[in-house]
Amino acid sequence: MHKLVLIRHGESTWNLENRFTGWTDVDLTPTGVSQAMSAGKLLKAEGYEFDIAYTSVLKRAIHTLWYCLDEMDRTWLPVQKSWRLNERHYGALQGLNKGETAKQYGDKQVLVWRRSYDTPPPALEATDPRCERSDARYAGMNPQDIPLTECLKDTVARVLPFWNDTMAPAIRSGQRVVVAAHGNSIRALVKYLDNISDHDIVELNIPNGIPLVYELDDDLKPIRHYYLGDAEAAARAAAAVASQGKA
Ligand SMILES: O=C(O)[C@@H](CO)OP(=O)(O)O
Repeated sequence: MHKLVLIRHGESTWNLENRFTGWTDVDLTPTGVSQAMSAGKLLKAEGYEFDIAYTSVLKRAIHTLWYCLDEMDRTWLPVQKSWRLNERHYGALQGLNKGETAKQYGDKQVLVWRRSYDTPPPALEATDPRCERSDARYAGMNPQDIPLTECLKDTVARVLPFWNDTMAPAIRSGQRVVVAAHGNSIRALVKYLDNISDHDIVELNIPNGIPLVYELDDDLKPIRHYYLGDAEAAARAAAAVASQGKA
């Protein structure tokens, strides 16, 4: 049996301001830092050990991993960063307030933009100053592959090669893996692992900074999954994420 630990980053400044974030590189708030430290304390108390860590190229996830590993005295662990673990690109919504957007377009439309499987938010123009195509961290990529918006289906399509080529082989070889990523890149992975339908994935929300443990069999099929710590607190935190897009 293998154990895979997934952690959504701690609260970010734009989570606090309730803004659509996507690929915008905002940092953790003091609450986010303490959530990341609590995740590390919990993992340490429960005896978790890791051989490798994966994260995105966005600082809210990178810093979550740092604080978490620091609590475990494991900052020396190898860390691999990939844009494929980035948050789902939020297109032209990046920077807008979620509640105000719901007031303008309605809760139903915002739910479609936030949680539907195959309807992307309106795209950014490539000339928009918010567009990431000239960002140095993506210099190695074909600019056309840098999204201008993404639905969850698009996110699944770019997360899966990282799972298949990097994470799954590491887990199969016996490495103990921790991932610090984002609400929707984790939803993409969970959709694939648990084979959740396009319809049911709408209901899935991932809380900040709480380790989500997947127990996997030898074929990497999930046996069960659970949040570490207080399950009811995790459920309440997930419900709070769901309501962020309401007017
Ligand atoms: O804004 C975002 O990028 C994500 C995660 O914070 O938000 P949502 O939960 O609305 O998909």
